[in-house]
Amino acid sequence: MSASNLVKSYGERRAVDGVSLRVLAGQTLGLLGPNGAGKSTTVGMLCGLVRLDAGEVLLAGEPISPDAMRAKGRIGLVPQDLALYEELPALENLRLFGALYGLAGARLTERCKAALALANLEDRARDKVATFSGGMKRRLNIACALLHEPQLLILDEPTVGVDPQSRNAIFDTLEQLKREGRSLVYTSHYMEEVERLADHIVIMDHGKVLADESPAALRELLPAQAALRFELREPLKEEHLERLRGEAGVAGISANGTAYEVRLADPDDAVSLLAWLEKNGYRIHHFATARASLEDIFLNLTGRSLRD
Ligand SMILES: Nc1ncnc2c1ncn2[C@@H]1O[C@H](COP(=O)(O)OP(=O)(O)OP(=O)(O)O)[C@@H](O)[C@H]1O
Repeated sequence: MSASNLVKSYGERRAVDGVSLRVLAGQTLGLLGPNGAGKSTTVGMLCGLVRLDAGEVLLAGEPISPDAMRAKGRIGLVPQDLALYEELPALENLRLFGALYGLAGARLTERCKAALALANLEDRARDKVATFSGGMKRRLNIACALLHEPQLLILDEPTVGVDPQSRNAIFDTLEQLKREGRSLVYTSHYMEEVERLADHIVIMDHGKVLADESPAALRELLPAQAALRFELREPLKEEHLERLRGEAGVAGISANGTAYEVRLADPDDAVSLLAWLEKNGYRIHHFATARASLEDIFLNLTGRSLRD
């Protein structure tokens, strides 16, 4: 799928302002941004629910628009707000959405069975959705979008309100879909979720694309790739602190009493740094290393924390 120069305004407010992106076959695009960045509006345009003011969306060369029924049939959408009938059992929800996607007869039955298995809800097929937990509803919401075996699945913040166990179950499902070769678009404001799934990441804010990179290339945007945190029995001598600050590959040091954080350009330098400390007679209480997260990258790009 390719989207070029998408624009959408609501009255005076420009929700999406010239967004371009591409989803390659079999790959997962992570679409990241804080609340109100324009992710849902972009997703609405990608799947032909929101009419464009300007720009173009093509899926395998075919334009997507609210009237392009055939092309839209190749997309599955998992909306941010649950789209389920609470008073119907899980299976009846699936049968209804399957029928809306044009499935009938034995094929509909077979697809509903597969979707229930994928959502791990086989034993709750005949229970009303109203009796389900938040995580079960989310899993069913995803299953409803997969009945027609779409090439492209678009998920708009699919883990909102989900406990960690269901979140893992959702990730297992999405990883299985990736292995089957499907393309995914995954919007979230959680960096760690996107890092786990995405082959490519687009970061948005105020309706515009701030970065469009592979996760590895995004990390390259940062001066420090990793941090080594350690606590010593006694503080670093001033001369050693100065020596460390001057080392090539050390992007910065912060200290809090005898606890230090050294930001490193290359994570591999952490080992030689620890050896150097020992050689100079320091006793290390404990230490930990951390890779720079995409959270740091967002802060670097926008000057704002992701969960503002
Ligand atoms: N139907 C609408 N009518 C008026 N304004 C809208 C509409 N839909 C979105 N907006 C506005 O467009 C901007 C972008 O909203 P959008 O929902 O696309 O952002 P988002 O990144 O998905 O945020 P969130 O993570 O909170 O869902 C916001 O300022 C929002 O208030």
